Amino acid sequence: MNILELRQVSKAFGPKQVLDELNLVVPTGSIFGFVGENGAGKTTTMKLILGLEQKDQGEILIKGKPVAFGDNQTNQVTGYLPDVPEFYNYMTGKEYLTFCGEITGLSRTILRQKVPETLKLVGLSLDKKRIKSYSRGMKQRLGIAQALLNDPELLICDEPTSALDPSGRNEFLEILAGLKGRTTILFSTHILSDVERICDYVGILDQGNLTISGPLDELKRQYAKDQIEIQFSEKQNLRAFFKELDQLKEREQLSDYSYDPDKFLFKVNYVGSYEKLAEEIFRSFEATQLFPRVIKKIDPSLESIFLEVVQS
Ligand SMILES: Nc1ncnc2c1ncn2[C@@H]1O[C@H](COP(=O)(O)OP(=O)(O)OP(=O)(O)O)[C@@H](O)[C@H]1O
Repeated sequence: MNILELRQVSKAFGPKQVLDELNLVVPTGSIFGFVGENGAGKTTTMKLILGLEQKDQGEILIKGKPVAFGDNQTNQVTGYLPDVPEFYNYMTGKEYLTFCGEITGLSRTILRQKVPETLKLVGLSLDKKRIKSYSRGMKQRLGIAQALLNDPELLICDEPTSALDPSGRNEFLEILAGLKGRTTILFSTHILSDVERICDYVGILDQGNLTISGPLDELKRQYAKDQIEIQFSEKQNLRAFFKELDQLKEREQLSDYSYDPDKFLFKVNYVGSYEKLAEEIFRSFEATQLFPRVIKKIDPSLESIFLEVVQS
């Protein structure tokens, strides 16, 4: 079952085609990492899903119901955390959430229970601290509390971690991960390590369309290459080592390799057993008397998929 589907959605701003027949499917219950470089069209997609922007073409369905521009019908099941949430800084967190709840029609009785519960869920206290004295991380947590107030079935977060420092990011990611089972999360970002930490599904937006999309584990198996990095410490005559690698390539133990002359760094892609190839490589160090500063096994990562798919 999919909570959200975009079918052939296109959107241009003047001559700029931002989305070009975009298809996107978000399974119910997933934490979906919506990845793209700056300007790829992530915010535009989210605004279209929320009916805040008008599409040129295509269909957007939330729980099977079409999203219409300017109509908030489907927004009853969504919560939204914009990239830069705005607050009334003179209020306390409790006052702000109560205010948001009231304008969305929640009763005072419900809010008396709901506000402290939601603040607790995101790790904020009920103290008298005004929002103006909140850190960025606290503001982001208040933003997510506001988005969670009406128990959304789909939570949409636009680059929620990009302005946070490492500890703020950690805390925030933990909150998002803790929401699994409570709501589906569509989470846009260009920070791939954040996606690897908490997402089970991922879609990569490039040139107006999803280049790849699916369960993160499956994509890693399908796209990412097994790799060994070998770095020498200084410029030396590596001709003999190149020759060794070419021989290994002929024997099909490695599929290809690249060399970065500025870093004296070889990236060797292979299929099959790491141990077997590593043994051969160690043998070639011995044979050439060229010994590296670093040799390490690189596990398949979202970054390697991203680099392969987007930047190739
Ligand atoms: N209202 C608008 N009018 C004109 N161009 C726009 C408008 N909104 C977005 N764009 C353009 O559309 C493109 C995609 O923008 P969008 O904000 O959706 O990308 P993004 O992936 O969210 O980027 P970022 O990570 O930088 O936020 C950009 O080139 C942007 O300049």
